[in-house]
Amino acid sequence: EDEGVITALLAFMDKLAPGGAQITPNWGWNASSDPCTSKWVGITCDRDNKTVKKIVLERLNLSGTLDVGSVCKVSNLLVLSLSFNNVTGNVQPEISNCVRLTHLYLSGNRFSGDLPDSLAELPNVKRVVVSNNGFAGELPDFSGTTGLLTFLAQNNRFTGQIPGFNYRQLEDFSVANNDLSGPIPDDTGRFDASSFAGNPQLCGKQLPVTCPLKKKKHKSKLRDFLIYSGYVILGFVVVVLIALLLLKKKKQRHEDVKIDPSTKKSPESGGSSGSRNSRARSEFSITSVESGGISSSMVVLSSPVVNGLRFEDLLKAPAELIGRGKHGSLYRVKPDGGVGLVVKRIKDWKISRDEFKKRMQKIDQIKHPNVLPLVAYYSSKQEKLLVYEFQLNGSLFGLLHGSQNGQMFDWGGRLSVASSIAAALAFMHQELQADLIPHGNLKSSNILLKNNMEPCLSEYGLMARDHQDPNQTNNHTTITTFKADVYAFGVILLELLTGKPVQDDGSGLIKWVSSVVQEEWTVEVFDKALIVEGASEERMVGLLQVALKCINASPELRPTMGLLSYDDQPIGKGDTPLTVGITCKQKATEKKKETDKKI
Ligand SMILES: Nc1ncnc2c1ncn2[C@@H]1O[C@H](COP(=O)(O)OP(=O)(O)OP(=O)(O)O)[C@@H](O)[C@H]1O
Repeated sequence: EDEGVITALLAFMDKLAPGGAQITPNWGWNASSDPCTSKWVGITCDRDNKTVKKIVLERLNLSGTLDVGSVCKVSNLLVLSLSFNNVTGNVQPEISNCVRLTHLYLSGNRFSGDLPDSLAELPNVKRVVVSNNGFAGELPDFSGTTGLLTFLAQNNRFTGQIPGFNYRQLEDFSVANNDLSGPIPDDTGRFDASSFAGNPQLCGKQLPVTCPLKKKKHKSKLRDFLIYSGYVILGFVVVVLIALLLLKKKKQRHEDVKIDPSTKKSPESGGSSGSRNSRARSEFSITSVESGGISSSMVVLSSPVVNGLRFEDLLKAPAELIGRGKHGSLYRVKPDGGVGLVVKRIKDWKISRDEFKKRMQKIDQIKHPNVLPLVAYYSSKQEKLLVYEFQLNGSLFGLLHGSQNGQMFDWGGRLSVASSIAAALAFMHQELQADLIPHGNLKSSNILLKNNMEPCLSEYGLMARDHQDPNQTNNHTTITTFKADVYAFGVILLELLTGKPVQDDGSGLIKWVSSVVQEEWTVEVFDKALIVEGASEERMVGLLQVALKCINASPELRPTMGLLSYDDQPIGKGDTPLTVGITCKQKATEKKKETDKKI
């Protein structure tokens, strides 16, 4: 550490333990040594042992004061904990100079005075614990602080009303046993009476004391009139807006999906499709494809699931629009008596018919148990149709973010999914390397769950354009083409580890993960369900490191999806192959070679 920081630390300790009363020589705190290399008691430094990151001096009977002016000169300080001592005095407003501070623990002391408003201005603050002290005055307003996870201020003498907090984000919150008054804010959500009890003048739905109804003030009638007419106008505008939106949606739907004439017929008109009419209301058919001579252009591949499928059957069958992604629409179709299918309809794919056919044939030749096979395809000038088998169990996205919120999806399951995806991707990359066909649109909604809940990649090779990778250049060399899939795989790993959904290209999630990792609070990125389950932190960090490598901004520095061949030599030449270091839960029925996937 530099000399300025050492001097500041010594000044801070001088105030905290006046006269060095509690300090013993083995504490190390002296001007002739370095806090990092000489390991001063309570000091934690960064990995390079250069800068002080944490000061944790708990239960040491320290009875002086907190010299904020000095301690905030430790410019990289993230954590300050003085819990369970006898520290007196107040917390000075200069605490805002500790700009990087994330954790402040002062509970169990004899602090007094108020908590400075500037505490709420700390840009990175995550956890503030000031409980069991003699703090008084009003609480700072934390409503503008976005990252706060903990605020514990119980057992003090705080007065005034409870200010705003971002309650939805807070994990722990208590202001119990103070002298707070007035109503508990409406948006406190899941925090119950225990967070507010012991404040005799506080009222709210959580407490036995409900708040009195606000007295109507006798202000001018004109004001009331203005307010009510404002509401009326606002209501009118909202209604008009909704109507416009609905109209627009209807129009779009008409453009994209023409209702099958057979489903449109009313029973009185004597339609021949009575049985179809009795199906769900929202069923449509994909009938915008030009009729006449189409069956010849439909290629049904050698899939056992659709023996004898004819294009006419597909067109006639009721279809339900189940997705409208940026690349096309997706319909669920169930031909009479046949197996459930989905049809992806891609418009304006700039690819010649021959090229498209060649591409589909190539993809069809490469089979992997974790890749959803194509059942049939059709190509016209304006659009391409791709047919797959419908998967009843939904997608990885649904499993992670659906109603169960990943609760039932344990660490072993997540590893196994990651490993299967990696193996499938590695295999496909290897087989389709010469043809330059990557997946192109890998994301958790394109990873479906088969009947046995094994994951499988769907829509392989459909999207040759518009990769997810924001760092992708126009230079579609072998490397960058396939490295976009590696990037997308990294994003999926982050989704599995954090349990957080990905929006657009995943850059939001990546930014958040990187900022937390940089602050060395890595554990906070992991899905709470995994922590509760007791998943190994070391292994989660290991997988996180793999994810971070995959999302490297430069495609060349990302690893390559790699398989281990039978003699354990990585297949594929060039840069470091990504071998899946995930030990899967071995299933007795699986062949050993298939489960020995390593990253
Ligand atoms: N074969 C299938 N069986 C069951 N559900 C599927 C199947 N294919 C896709 N889905 C699901 O249908 C929904 C819509 O899929 P769609 O491909 O239109 O959306 P998307 O993947 O978000 O968009 P895009 O692939 O165009 O970027 C997704 O939730 C997806 O998981």
